Amino acid sequence: MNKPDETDTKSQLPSDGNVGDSEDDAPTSTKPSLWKLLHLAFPEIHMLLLSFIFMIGAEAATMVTPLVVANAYDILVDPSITENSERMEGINYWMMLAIIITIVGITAGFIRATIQGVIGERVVARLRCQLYKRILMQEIAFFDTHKSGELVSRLGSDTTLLQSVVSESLPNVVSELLKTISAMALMFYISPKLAGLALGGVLVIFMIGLPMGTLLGKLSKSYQDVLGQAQTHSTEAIGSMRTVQAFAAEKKELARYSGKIGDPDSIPWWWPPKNKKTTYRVGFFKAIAQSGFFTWIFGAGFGYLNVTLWYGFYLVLQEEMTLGGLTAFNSYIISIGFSMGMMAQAIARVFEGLGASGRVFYLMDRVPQIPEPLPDPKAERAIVKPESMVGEIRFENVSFSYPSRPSQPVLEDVSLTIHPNTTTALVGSSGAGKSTIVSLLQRFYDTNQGTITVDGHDLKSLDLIWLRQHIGYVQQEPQLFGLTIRENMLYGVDRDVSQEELESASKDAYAHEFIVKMSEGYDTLVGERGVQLSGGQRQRVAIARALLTNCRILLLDEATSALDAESEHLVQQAIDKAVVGRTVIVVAHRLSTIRRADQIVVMDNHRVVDVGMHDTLMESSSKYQDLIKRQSVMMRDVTSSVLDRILPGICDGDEEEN
Ligand SMILES: Nc1ncnc2c1ncn2[C@@H]1O[C@H](COP(=O)(O)OP(=O)(O)OP(=O)(O)O)[C@@H](O)[C@H]1O
Repeated sequence: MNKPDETDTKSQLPSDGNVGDSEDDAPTSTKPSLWKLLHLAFPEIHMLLLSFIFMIGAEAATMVTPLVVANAYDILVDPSITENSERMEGINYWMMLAIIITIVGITAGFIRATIQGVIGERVVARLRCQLYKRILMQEIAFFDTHKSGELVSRLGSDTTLLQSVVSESLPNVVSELLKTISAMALMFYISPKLAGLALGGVLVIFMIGLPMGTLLGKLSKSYQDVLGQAQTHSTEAIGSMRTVQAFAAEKKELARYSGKIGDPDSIPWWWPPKNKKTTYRVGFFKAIAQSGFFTWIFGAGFGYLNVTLWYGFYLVLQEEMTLGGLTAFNSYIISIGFSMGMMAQAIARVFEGLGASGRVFYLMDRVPQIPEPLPDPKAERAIVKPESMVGEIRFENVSFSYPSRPSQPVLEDVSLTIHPNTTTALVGSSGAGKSTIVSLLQRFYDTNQGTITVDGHDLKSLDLIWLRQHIGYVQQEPQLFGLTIRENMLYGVDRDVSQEELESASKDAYAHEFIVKMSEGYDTLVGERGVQLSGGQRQRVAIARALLTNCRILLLDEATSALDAESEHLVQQAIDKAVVGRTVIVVAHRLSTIRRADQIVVMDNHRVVDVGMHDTLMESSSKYQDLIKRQSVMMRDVTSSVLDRILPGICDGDEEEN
């Protein structure tokens, strides 16, 4: 099956909204929403409230402590107390109280942090499962335009970011805000004059810092975006390592990856990287913005502290406040300074999380383009789930183009009837649309025009799971999973299967013999995507898998890749057994398969041009003759003597194959 190339897909227009992407640069993000972000924590509301109570306890302890210590200071300089022992007694009382309050506060803080950590883990685990479920629900066209690396990055780093926002940054903003407000109230309580001066300064510092914080947030989002692109490249290459190494393309892949990461060795560390969006370049400016932001908040904050302290000394001398009051005031200012720094950090993180939330919620909210029929029998798309499937297939005036290339027709006005328990071979030049017919029948895509019916039911009204469970599919390059042979064979089988049945299916698929020779038999792991099996073995396991599903319709995309003669013979025998008693559609590349078919569908230029059996078509269809002529060289089971027999005169001088 041909896959879209990047240039072509890029030439298409993007679609609106959240449904139906139609190009490589398909939308990947929706408008970030703080509300949706908060919504993630709703299932944990009870634990959140509990942590909030502990948060208030911890913050109250922190706030009260300076006031308690202020009493000790005042006793220290109280001229009305003459005896040092009396002075010490008072100090002991207040300092013991301060220590007890601190211990209570620390304990409450510990409990709060633990609860928040657990909330974070619960939120992220739920989010990841929901997100993965949504990804699995999307139609195949979605995966034509969204790369796996990009989706893996959504599930991994983006969800981690959201976790830290929900469980750390947002609660931190609330707690630091609470702390700041209560510290301000206490400062006004101690000295309204000094508090006015202090708050005026704090506000100015904050206002100047705000644009820097926003810039930091933007740079952080940008950093995540570029890192995501780099991950997309690396995931793709790591997943296709054989191809990369076979083409000696390691350098090329490294260049693609480092093109997004950036090369720090090409310029001095103090010089801004060149004008290309790499993680290094964005990170370079992010580091400057970050250190500038925190230097400003902390530097200006603590500098201004001395100004207020200065004025505080004056007020103490004027007896407008006590020395204890000034020390408590001082503590509150320091605490506000820290809180603002922490808040700024947490807000920057929230901005970063908002960017990630846009990407995650795009996937969460995306409506699959292939909708399930509705359970309501009166609904237009009422669900149909027959008791059993007979296996009669009809294509009626079907036209189709892939959503990623809407302007390029792939099938035009295709009509076709396939009777139950017959074998239909699809033949035609490369790109004629044979595999597309197979994909449409599995409802990987919906037709643009016309209908496809199975046993008289429109595919769009049939229960999707039911439909796919009745269809067996053996691809050109069967995809196995990194599981055991047994697990691979039972993949998609929704019932208990005895060892006897398993062995019987694999005997029918001519797989049993090689499986029992393996060290762990049916429990042998096959490696990622089945790499530890040969091509022929993979195909036979895939055929056994299709047999175990008891499918009524069997779709075969015949392998064009070379198998050795023995392996090919075994695969052919397995297929011969598998087709009996089933409706079979085979995208055929071997003459032997074509000749055995009950009907041959000749496709050309997106259309069905002829339908018939081999002998008839050889007489009546020039396209078929052409095809046999052109493709014969590629047909692995055709010898020139055979060709000479079926197409006299065209093979003169050819060497005998096999
Ligand atoms: N997922 C896809 N997205 C966009 N276009 C596609 C996609 N798959 C196939 N095409 C295009 O659709 C056309 C028909 O492809 P299809 O795979 O059905 O052809 P085929 O007859 O099976 O070819 P082959 O014998 O080479 O496998 C081709 O032009 C191909 O580029």
